[in-house]
Amino acid sequence: MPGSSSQTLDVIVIGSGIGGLVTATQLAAKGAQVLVLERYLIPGGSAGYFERNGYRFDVGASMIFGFGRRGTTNLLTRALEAVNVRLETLPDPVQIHYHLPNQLELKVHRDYKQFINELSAKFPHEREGIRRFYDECWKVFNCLNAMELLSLEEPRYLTRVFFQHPFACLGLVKYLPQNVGDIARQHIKDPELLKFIDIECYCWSVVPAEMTPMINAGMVFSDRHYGGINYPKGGVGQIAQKLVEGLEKAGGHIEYQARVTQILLENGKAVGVQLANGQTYRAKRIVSNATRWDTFENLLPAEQMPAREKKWQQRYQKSPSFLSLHLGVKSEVLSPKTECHHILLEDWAKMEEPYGTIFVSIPTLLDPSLAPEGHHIVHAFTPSWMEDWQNLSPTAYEQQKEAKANEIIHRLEKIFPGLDAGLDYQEVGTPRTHRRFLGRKDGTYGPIPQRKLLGLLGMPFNRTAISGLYCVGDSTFPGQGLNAVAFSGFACSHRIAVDLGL
Ligand SMILES: NC(=O)c1ccc[n+]([C@@H]2O[C@H](COP(=O)([O-])OP(=O)(O)OC[C@H]3O[C@@H](n4cnc5c(N)ncnc54)[C@H](O)[C@@H]3O)[C@@H](O)[C@H]2O)c1
Ligand SMILES: CC(C)=CCC/C(C)=C/C=C/C(C)=C/C=C/C(C)=C/C=C/C=C(C)/C=C/C=C(C)/C=C/C=C(\C)CCC=C(C)C
Repeated sequence: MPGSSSQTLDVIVIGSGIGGLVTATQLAAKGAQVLVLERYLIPGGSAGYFERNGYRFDVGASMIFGFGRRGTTNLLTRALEAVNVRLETLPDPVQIHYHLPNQLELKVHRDYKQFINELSAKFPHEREGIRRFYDECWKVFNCLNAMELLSLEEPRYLTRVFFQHPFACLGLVKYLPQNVGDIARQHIKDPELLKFIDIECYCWSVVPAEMTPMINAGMVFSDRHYGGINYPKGGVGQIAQKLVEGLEKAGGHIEYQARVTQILLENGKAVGVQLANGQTYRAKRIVSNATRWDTFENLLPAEQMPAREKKWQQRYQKSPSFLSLHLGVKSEVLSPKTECHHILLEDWAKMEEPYGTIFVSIPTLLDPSLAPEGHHIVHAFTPSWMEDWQNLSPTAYEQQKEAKANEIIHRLEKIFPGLDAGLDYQEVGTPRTHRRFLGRKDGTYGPIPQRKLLGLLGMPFNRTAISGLYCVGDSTFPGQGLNAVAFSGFACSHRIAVDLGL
């Protein structure tokens, strides 16, 4: 073994995704000795970036919730402030411009009334139902936004919030087992409008309304109008960079190119980790920001998987990964009035199919500094499964990338005429790319229910069946999304702080 540290730290965090970094910064701010181990060269995971030919591309996340200035649900703002760092953000006036079947064109304006009016104008016979459905989402959001958001595994906190906000707590208890589809159908009858609610859910949960937890929809469908969608100046990668700056200011440490290969157990308790280079570290608590599949199948012996994890795997499966086109294009291709985020779907029946729905993000409309002068970044991505990209020769893999990219560009020509002719740079990522650079099994975007479940009730919190081992990130409550994993970071650090008596 080339080296091993004899010192026992308070906490080791495996991975520097936003979930891991929020856990680490919160604990460092409370005085814990924290070490983050990141396998890649920079922090951020899915919220990372890369630079090519004068372009700074976001790896994944681009539509950012959690940067509001008021309430309690602005968890990214709060996470940065907790370690005395700040990030300038740029407000996005439209969350999504939808280009849907049957020429249904719709914009989700930051202004709630404007959005409701635009949607009601398309479905005038459902005006009342639209209002009632989205108002019900606000009820969930208002409950969450009234209280301090910490670990639901901490009984004293639960008692305290219950006495401080009894009605908000009871409201959340009511919605925790519910899914969006059931509630939408209580208010809305028009099948096409119900399809629209499906894609409203699908575009962040990767499942239709029927399987999307109502708590998460309450957050997404309301916060986009309350705190708004705000883009970090300098790119999404800045969030992780700033959190690392704050971590180090608070006395914590991060090591890059430090790939954990094993979580070390003694008498069934997690006591440390081993890196690919043989180095070992010990700590009182270990936190994994890797996905649950990576944690319990690769970092721990798969054959000894705790029964609770096996059960979880029967309820949740890996969502597909993405095929990502990172494009540099000449500015003339886009009119200055173009919105930053678009969704293109030509046939409702194909919404959930691989390559069916195309997501587009053009961050340079908000922050032109991310591309060379006179150019824009167009990040187009669409769900894709690992199976499509395995067992190919290097040539066949490249050819398939090229062919798929051409199909996507051809479809995008409908909303951005001249895109192909205006291309200046193109880089294509596949599920294999996501697996390799993010260390996520099959490049998955996160867990999705195998079948209709009871809302969020089946999502595990941060403690695991293994003593001393915690999980954080999108395979814990409440799931995918930067603001969601920031919540899981707050909750995880709170539970650990109580366990360590900090
Ligand atoms: N808002 C958007 O537009 C958007 C788009 C795509 C993804 N997302 C979401 O962003 C969220 C990111 O969350 P997250 O914190 O759960 O995870 P993450 O995958 O972003 O971060 C995990 C980190 O752990 C590192 N890691 C993994 N295994 C390791 C090992 N063995 N040793 C050391 N390091 C290791 C990875 O390199 C990565 O940096 C996800 O929920 C994702 O779904 C959002
Ligand atoms: C005491 C008693 C009795 C009781 C109690 C109860 C309670 C307190 C409860 C509580 C609960 C809680 C706290 C909860 C929480 C929750 C949360 C925080 C949630 C959150 C969520 C969020 C989310 C979901 C988000 C998401 C987002 C996303 C995912 C996004 C994505 C995006 C994308 C992908 C993009 C695309 C598009 C384009 C580009 C166009």
